[in-house]
Amino acid sequence: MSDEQGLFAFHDVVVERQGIRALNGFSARIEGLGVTGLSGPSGSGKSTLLRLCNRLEVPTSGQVLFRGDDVAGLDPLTLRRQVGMVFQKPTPFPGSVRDNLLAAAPDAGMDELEQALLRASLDGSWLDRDATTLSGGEAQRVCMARTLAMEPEVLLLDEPTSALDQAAVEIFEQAVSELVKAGLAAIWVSHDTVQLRRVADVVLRIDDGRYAGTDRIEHGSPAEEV
Ligand SMILES: Nc1ncnc2c1ncn2[C@@H]1O[C@H](COP(=O)(O)OP(=O)(O)OP(=O)(O)O)[C@@H](O)[C@H]1O
Repeated sequence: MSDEQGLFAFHDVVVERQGIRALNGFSARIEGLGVTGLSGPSGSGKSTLLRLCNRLEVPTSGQVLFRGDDVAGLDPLTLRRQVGMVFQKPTPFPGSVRDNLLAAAPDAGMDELEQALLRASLDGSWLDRDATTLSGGEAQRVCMARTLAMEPEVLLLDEPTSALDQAAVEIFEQAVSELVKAGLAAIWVSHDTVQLRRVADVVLRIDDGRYAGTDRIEHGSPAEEV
């Protein structure tokens, strides 16, 4: 990746639906190392921005670049394998955990399925579990494993822990931290600024559909620990 291009670049992006602008001339760059948080008030355009990154959404005008290439010119299915997404509400498909992982990676062997589970803080013993009878936290980790089975380079996280209890939140945050240490880039949307200070290296702020600044987070400094 060229440092000049960054991971994602947004040039004057407008997303307008039924006359309402979800993004209103958003311009910024996401460098792509570690976790980039996206924060802003409810309705400010965070989810819309995230969904532009894997073409679940297309701009009304402006450009979204992934490693310097306009996503409008990229094959959406290829892009979605490179840029995987975990949603707020875990949505396992009916069937076993194995069925769920194979839906994402039909050619994956046992080793690859187990690796995907391990990277989501699960293990091979989960493969035969019914994916529809899992707790919220377990289902979210299965959904993350399903995304990881595609071996993405970037993980998009849209409020992934907002429906989880505290213990499940900690496990999920820890799993993402391990993935990022292993080289994955993550973009994490959260309305919870305390969580973003915990998990993110840099936080982009959005307000009313526009870029509103960047905060670099110092981890482990004395000021952070008071
Ligand atoms: N499918 C849709 N059709 C029409 N308008 C939409 C749609 N999805 C979102 N919007 C509107 O676009 C704007 C931005 O929404 P978006 O979900 O991106 O914001 P957000 O910052 O993620 O909000 P929240 O924190 O509440 O999830 C809001 O005004 C919202 O009502």
